[in-house]
Amino acid sequence: CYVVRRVTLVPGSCRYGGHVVSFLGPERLYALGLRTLWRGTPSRKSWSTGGWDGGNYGDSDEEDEDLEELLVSPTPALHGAQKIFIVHPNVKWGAKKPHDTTAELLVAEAVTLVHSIPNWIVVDKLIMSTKSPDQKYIFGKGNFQTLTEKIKGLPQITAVFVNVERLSALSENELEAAWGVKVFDRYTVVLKIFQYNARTKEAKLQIALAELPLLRSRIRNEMAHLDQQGGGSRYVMGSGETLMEIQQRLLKERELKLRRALQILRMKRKLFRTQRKRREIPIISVMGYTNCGKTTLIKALTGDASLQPRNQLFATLDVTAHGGLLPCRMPVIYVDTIGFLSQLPHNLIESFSATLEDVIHSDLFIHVRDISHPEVINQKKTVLNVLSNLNVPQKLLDTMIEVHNKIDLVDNTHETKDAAVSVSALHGSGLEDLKQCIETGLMETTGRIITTIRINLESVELSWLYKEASVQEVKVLPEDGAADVLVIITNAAYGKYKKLFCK
Ligand SMILES: Nc1nc2c(ncn2[C@@H]2O[C@H](COP(=O)(O)OP(=O)(O)OP(=O)(O)O)[C@@H](O)[C@H]2O)c(=O)[nH]1
Ligand SMILES: [Mg+2]
Repeated sequence: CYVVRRVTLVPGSCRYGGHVVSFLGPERLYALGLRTLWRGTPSRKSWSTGGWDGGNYGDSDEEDEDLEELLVSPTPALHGAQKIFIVHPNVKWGAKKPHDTTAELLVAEAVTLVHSIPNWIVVDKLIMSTKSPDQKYIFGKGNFQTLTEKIKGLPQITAVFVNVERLSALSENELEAAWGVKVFDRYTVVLKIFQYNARTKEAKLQIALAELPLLRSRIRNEMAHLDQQGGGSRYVMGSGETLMEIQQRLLKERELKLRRALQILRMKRKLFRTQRKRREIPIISVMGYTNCGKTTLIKALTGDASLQPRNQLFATLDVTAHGGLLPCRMPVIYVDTIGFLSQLPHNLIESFSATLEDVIHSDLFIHVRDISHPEVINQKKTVLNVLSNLNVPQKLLDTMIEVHNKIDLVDNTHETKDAAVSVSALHGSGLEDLKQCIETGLMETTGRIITTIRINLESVELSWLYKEASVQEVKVLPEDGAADVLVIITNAAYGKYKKLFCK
């Protein structure tokens, strides 16, 4: 319980207005910014830096401490092993019926999501029909009863994962009360995966931001519960605020701090972007559904051993940059990005859109598809949908290169109407074709050409070309006092060259 003015805070449940109130624990209060009220110091964590921005938010110790404080999660930890029962509410008719997929495939994805968290296992799964998944108990009376009996008959389970995008706080509460175990929705599970996999400060801050809606609904729920007992709307010891108002204010303050911290990182990224642009190294963003092989492909294209592909959803959360060379020896930067997921809760996408902002400034997109996946068509739709919501320039979409990955897992007769390059990133096949395709695409999107220019060695042409273009090769022709120079040059610079030297 927390007494809120010049007070000592005692964690756990407390008596408030004559009622026992369970409330945010000390570390949660601390994370909400009540440092002055809670006099404990949380242990220092070390951050992993690096990544796309490579920069530090906290240049001063004070900023670093603020950041640490912000990143302590106020939600109760879901650490440790979980034995999960998955129930998939299957809508068979009406507007809520999902198209182009099946309940079985959606359950398979839910299983993969659970297995992406260490020590979480699926004990059993069930597809259960419902007409309106928005109702409090998700299912009609009869089905709900059958489901409850099934869950109660599995005493080993520690949680139920209801495979819907988001459960209302009320539903979550009622279901937990009925089943006597924790209840998760897709949002909670995906957030948990994100929390496990985030490495950089930015990703951690974004996850903290994505966690706020969960906290808000939980607090609303706790207060509604308290109100029923006549306590939630009382003023807290002369503070002029009710408990609900205090918690909402703290959450608002937390949100502002998180947004500010992210804004600072964003500004740093902008600076890096400008520097990169000045150096004119083309940027290629590699996008695609989660687990399609983006990281594996970049590793194969660049030989960057630091990249660690994993058979897991959302293994990559941080936008990272990796240098590579094209066949014409032009250096390029490949950007590895967070994967997409169907029905990825909107808030989660929103909080990651800042990272994806960089992607919009790329010179070329590669869309990687796992061609062996049963949901390959829907996955493409999801990716294109998310990209269109990100306001990606049409030019990038029009010039996007589609890569069919994991061809080693499909039979040789694999045929497609899509204009695509087929590769196996894991086994290294098709990579040369892909590099060639990237090179052609980049020349087009960046307005460059590769050409051989015959120059007079006595003039300043060669030094001019070294300054204004990327010289790849110089073949001297001694008898003519000339040389053939292979260059990659922008159309604008080539025009200038002709004006200066080809009279
Ligand atoms: N058989 C086969 N497996 C592949 C291929 N490419 C990637 N994989 C495997 O697919 C899994 C996912 O690969 P990642 O490169 O981590 O996929 P990702 O798209 O970066 O995944 P997220 O970052 O989680 O979105 C790993 O187990 C890879 O070994 C391929 O061409 N063939
Ligand atoms: Mg990855």
